[in-house]
Amino acid sequence: MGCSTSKGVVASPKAEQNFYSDYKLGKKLGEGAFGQVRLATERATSVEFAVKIVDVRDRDDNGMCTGHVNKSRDKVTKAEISLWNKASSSKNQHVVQLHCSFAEKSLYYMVCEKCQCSFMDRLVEAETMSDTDLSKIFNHMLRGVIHVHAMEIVHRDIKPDNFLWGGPNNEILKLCDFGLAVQMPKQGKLTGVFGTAPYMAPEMLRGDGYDFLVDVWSVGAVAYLMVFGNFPYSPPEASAPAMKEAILHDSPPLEFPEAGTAQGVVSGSLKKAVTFTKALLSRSVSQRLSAAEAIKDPFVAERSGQQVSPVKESAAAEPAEEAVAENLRANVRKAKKLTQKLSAKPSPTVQTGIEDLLKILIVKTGGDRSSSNLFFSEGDNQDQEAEEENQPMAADVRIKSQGSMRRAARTMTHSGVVSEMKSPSSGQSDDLITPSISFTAPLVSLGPAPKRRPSSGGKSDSEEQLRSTQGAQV
Ligand SMILES: Nc1ncnc2c1ncn2[C@@H]1O[C@H](COP(=O)(O)OP(=O)(O)OP(=O)(O)O)[C@@H](O)[C@H]1O
Repeated sequence: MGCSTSKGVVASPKAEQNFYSDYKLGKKLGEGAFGQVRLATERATSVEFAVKIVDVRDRDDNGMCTGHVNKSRDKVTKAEISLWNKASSSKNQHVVQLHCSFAEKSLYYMVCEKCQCSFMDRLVEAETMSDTDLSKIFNHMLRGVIHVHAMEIVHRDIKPDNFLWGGPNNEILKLCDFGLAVQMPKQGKLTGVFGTAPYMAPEMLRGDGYDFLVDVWSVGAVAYLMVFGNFPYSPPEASAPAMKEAILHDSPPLEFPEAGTAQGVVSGSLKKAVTFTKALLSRSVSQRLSAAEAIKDPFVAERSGQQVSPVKESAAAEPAEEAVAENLRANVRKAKKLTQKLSAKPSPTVQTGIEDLLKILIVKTGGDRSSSNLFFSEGDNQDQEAEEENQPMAADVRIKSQGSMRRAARTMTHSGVVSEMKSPSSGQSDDLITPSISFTAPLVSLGPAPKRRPSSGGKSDSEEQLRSTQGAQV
């Protein structure tokens, strides 16, 4: 046990130190394939953070815990923490900062900067959107990517889902999720296919070896999605293998439709966005811009110092401007739908398993007993009332409702809290830490922030998930 801080120093572990002694666990903010993200309030300061909790217990074919650690998930999670630590060791406002991490029992806790909402959720609800907004967005995205690259890290999963809005006024886009990131070797190239199919670079799929430029391609794919409302490659069959084949063979070929064509209406100021997108989506690696070069492109560099007004009066807008805004809004709606299709649906078994374990750990590890009530806040008042009446006693979570009892019983019989794991080491030394690239970021205002959506509700079923699972090669 112990806390590994973002400065790469493993704090001297106090015997009683654990996540719950330092933080109070709060409501759920989101769900991932192997874990969930919750609010965490630091007890000493009352500062609010988000905590990404990852469950590394092995599960059988029925989703039941085997009582062992899943070694590959454990390794991948340790690598995620190590690389996220490194990316956070030199602060950059365009990367979600990892504050501290814990490993307790079979759960990892990554305490990080709390953000407000996902990239797409905010855009879809924005009242207006202009090409200037788009240029700011890509300016912010590239700043995050440049920072990560300066740390010698290749992210490998750049996509809309992995950018969150945060910062003082929730107007800063921040890169998150280092689950597929990798340290760039000092010599040679990277190999292996990782990421989310529509955003994968051709050289990764060719097996030629790749480097930082795969992230630039992925930013280009996000730009294409925003400008044209579609992925760069849209094979007839919407599956990961078909998508990868299309990217690999440039078939059907990558096109940048001009104004008046069936696919897109790209005119006026958005032409600069198309030129920018083309430069990033160069199939030839030698001709593709680096992230540091891409941010100098006129589309993203020119207006980077300007403030964008949050809400424009549409009546006052020029007709051409209004057309661009409408075109962008329509593309964002289409892009959101496509992105939702790709979001891996969190497994209810995994989510229930984590929550059962958290309830026990909160009590066992000296956490605030009332915290365990928060698990009953999602739709069952009876459960909640019952829980309030019957405060759990140490090492004996007393749960009244039948459903909860079933879950608790399953935890006891199947999940078996696995033996204690060591705290993940930061895996870095000072000589690995390169200085950050420091920018003064302009703010992006896209209208009032939407209310956070229910965490899992936004995820939709897809015929086939186009995203590779964490750490898995596809
Ligand atoms: N720092 C944060 N602040 C606020 N909400 C967050 C934060 N990080 C993640 N979330 C929310 O939690 C959700 C799940 O995040 P997570 O990174 O675990 O998901 P994921 O990328 O889908 O998971 P996976 O690790 O399986 O790829 C996000 O979609 C977002 O809504």
